[in-house]
Amino acid sequence: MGKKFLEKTLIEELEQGGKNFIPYVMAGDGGLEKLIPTLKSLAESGASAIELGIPFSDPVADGPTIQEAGKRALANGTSLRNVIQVLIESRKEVSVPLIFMTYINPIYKYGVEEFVRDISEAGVDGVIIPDLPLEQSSMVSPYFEKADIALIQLVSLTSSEKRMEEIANASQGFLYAVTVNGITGARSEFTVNLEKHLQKLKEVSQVPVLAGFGISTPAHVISMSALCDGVIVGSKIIEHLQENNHKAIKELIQAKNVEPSFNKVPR
Ligand SMILES: O=P(O)(O)OC[C@@H](O)[C@@H](O)c1c[nH]c2ccccc12
Repeated sequence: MGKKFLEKTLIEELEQGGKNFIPYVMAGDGGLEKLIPTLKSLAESGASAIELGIPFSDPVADGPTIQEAGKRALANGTSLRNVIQVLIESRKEVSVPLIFMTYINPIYKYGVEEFVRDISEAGVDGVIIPDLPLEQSSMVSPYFEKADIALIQLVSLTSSEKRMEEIANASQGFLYAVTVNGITGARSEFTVNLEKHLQKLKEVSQVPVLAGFGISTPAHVISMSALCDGVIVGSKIIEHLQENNHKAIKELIQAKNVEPSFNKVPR
C-alpha cells in the first residue's frame, strides 16, 4: 500500500511493454453497497489503479456527467466519512492501487490530520486535490508525506514551461496531464499541439505521465496512450456503469495496449 505501491504498479506495467488505464468512479453512485463490487470488477477488467471521486456540492472542475453522478451519490447519503468506513472494512478485497479525488474543502472540514490518518487506514495510495494549487500544497503535503500517500499534481495545457517543470517535479505517483482546456467530460476532438505537449511533459517528469479529460472511445485510448504512459477516463466509465455495460468498460480498458495504426490524436 502507499505511494510506492502506486508508482511501482504503473512502472511495472510500462516495463512489461504495456500502458496504464485509470478509470474514475464516483463513490456512492448507485449506492455505497455497490462500491466494492464496482472496484473489484474494474480491477478484473484490467484497470491499473482506480480513481475514486468523493461527491461534493461544489465540484468546480467537473463536467455534467460527473456532477450528476455526484448529485446521485449525495442524494443517497454518501459522505467522505462513510466512504472511508466502507474501505476500512473491505479495501483488501480490491487488488489495485486506489486514488482519492476530492476537493480541499471536505478535507479541511474533516480535519487534515484526521483525514490522512483515516484514508491511510482505509488503504488509499494517492490523492488528487484539483483545487489545491502547488503553492498551497505545502500546507497539507507533510501529512501525506508522513503517511506515505502520493500527492498527484495536475498540469494544464496552458502552463508555461517553467511551471510544467515545477509541477512535474512535485508530482508523486504519476503526473496528471489535463488534455483539454475546461472541465471534465467526453469529447470528440483534442487540440493540435497535444503530441508536443505530452512529449515535453514526458521529458521533464520523473514519474509516469498519464493523460485525462475528454477521453471517451477505444480510439482515443489507443492514440493517447501511445503518446504517454497511459490514460484516465471518468465520464465515459460513469455512463457505462449506469448502463451496466461492463463489456464496453473492458473494451475501453483493453484498448490501452493496442498499437495505433496511425499516430495522431483525433482532431
Ligand atoms: O471525465 P473525463 O473527461 O474522462 O475526465 C477524467 C476525470 O473525470 C477524473 O479524473 C476527474 C473527475 N473529477 C475531476 C476533477 C479534477 C480533475 C480530474 C477529475
